[in-house]
Amino acid sequence: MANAKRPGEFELIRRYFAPLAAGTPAALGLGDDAAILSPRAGQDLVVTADALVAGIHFLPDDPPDQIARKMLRVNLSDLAAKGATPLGYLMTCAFDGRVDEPWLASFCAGLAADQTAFGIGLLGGDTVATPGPLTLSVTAMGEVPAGRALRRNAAQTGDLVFVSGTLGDSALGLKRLRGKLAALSAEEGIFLIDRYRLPQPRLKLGRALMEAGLAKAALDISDGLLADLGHIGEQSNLAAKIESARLPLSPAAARALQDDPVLIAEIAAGGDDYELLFTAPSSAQAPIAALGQRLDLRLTPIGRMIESAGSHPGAVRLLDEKGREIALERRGWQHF
Ligand SMILES: Nc1ncnc2c1ncn2[C@@H]1O[C@H](COP(=O)(O)OP(=O)(O)OP(=O)(O)O)[C@@H](O)[C@H]1O
Ligand SMILES: Cc1ncc(C[n+]2csc(CCOP(=O)(O)O)c2C)c(N)n1
Ligand SMILES: [Mg+2]
Ligand SMILES: [Mg+2]
Ligand SMILES: [Mg+2]
Repeated sequence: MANAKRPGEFELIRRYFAPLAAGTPAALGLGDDAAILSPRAGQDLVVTADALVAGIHFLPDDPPDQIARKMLRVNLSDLAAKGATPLGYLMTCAFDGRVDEPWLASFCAGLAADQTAFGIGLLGGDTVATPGPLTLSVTAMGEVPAGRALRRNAAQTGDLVFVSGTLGDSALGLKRLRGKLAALSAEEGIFLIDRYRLPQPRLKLGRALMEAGLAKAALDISDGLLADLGHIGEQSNLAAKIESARLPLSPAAARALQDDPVLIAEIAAGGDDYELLFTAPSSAQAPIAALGQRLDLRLTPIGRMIESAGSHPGAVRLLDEKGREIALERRGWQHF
């Protein structure tokens, strides 16, 4: 679809995307049919893809540079979950009619900033027009020493369940953007919205857990704590129990929850956290605490993996301070 507000397809690629591939020789200057990569000896290639759709994953009026960075970061979060080090990414853009030149300039500035921050380059992709909402997809690649990638399927009975950072900020940030949570201060609102728009992929943590062999199973929380812990349980043939009082909360989330206890649903099942969830034996508790100190990142034990007999693999029970189950309508995000 011709659009006077932006350059034509190939001009756009040459002017906006090719500079983002200048540091990655494998991209062949974005002038060929495919990128050509040579995996390093002794390393496994780790590959992951996630799409983002306006109105589903971000708001159409979110700042374009932050949309770009979120698109990269949700994919880097999956590499972090494997303990991998990012190498580069492919990007598919389906632009809607609202994408004009200032939007593109901001979008590419966001990409450039995070390419530098995470040491990655653009390898290629595809650019199309869509009559529907703006849709973006990234395929990210990383490497990990052969055979060492963290997996979802390695949890063991009795393992402690740890989570990085704080939970629920992002889901509460989206609520704030939608005009809810009006009782929070401006600063608290800004903090939560930033957590929604700009996830922090826990790459250093994933790598350290992989190198030290500290974690049994790991994944990144995207759908919601309960749903994603369920994925570890399903893959490991176990169930889990979580203590709600242990869930790590930012001051803003803690205040929101104090004002309105039903917000426990956003914290335990709202998703978009992009924190790492991992299991480890009790014996690893001290080294994990030391790692948290070294990385200056909260690493909180929130529950345990248990036998699934009596329930089913992937069952996750959220318990209140008296050990009673908190029943929630949803465990996490599902598109349909
Ligand atoms: N269209 C698809 N084709 C092939 N594999 C898919 C497709 N959709 C999902 N998968 C695979 O299903 C598994 C689970 O995908 P899922 O998207 O739930 O994981 P995730 O990316 O970690 O979570 P999230 O998308 O919430 O960030 C992954 O192995 C993923 O590669
Ligand atoms: C505008 C807006 N509405 C709702 C949400 C919540 N949300 C959408 S997809 C998803 C799971 C991860 O996505 P996927 O599984 O597709 O990778 C979550 C938690 C949002 N981020 N933005
Ligand atoms: Mg996915
Ligand atoms: Mg994931
Ligand atoms: Mg993902």
